[in-house]
Amino acid sequence: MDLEPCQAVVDALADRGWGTFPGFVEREEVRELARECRTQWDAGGFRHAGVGRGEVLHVNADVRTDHIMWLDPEFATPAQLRWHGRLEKLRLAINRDLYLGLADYEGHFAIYPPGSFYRRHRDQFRENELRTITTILYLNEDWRLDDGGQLRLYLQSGEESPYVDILPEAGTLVSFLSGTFLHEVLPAGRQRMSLTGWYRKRI
Ligand SMILES: O=C(O)CCC(=O)C(=O)O
Ligand SMILES: [Fe+2]
Repeated sequence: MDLEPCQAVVDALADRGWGTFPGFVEREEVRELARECRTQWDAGGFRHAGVGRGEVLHVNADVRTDHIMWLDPEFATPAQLRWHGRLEKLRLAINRDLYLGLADYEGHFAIYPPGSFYRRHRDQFRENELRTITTILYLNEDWRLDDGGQLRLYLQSGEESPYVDILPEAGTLVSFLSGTFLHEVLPAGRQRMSLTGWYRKRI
């Protein structure tokens, strides 16, 4: 059955709380976002990611060593506007079927230089408890298994939990319930780019 892409994400979230969708965004569109990501990187637009945001930002290199640049809707490029259009469609579809009351979205480009990682964590924490659904779009063409850099998503909460490893291949979307799933980014052998974000509930 050829499900409409947004509906496939909604169904996966409803059935098991997570899903991975290769080819969610077509090649040319992903290429444009990847170009913008690299341009911003070259222009010095990124900074070390912290754990938390704003005043409670702590750069903690034991936990994560990626670099990020927050998207500002006011200065969105045409490619970013298209991406936000898709996210808005998905937000409405999730709200319609799952009654989550998602109110808005915050997102950033992320770059993991070779060797970078993000240790096991959940996306919902003290100052981020409104984060409800995580979405990640990967921007890396021809990612190979031996490049590393997989997103390891733990399916249960215990130490011995089974997990799935997801390759950060261009066009693949991953989505999961932010408060439920522990996950980590394994060190990559090459630069790893993504567009990561969260739908948030109303305060
Ligand atoms: O890039 C990924 O695969 C996951 C990133 C992540 O876990 C985060 O930014 O919270
Ligand atoms: Fe995360």
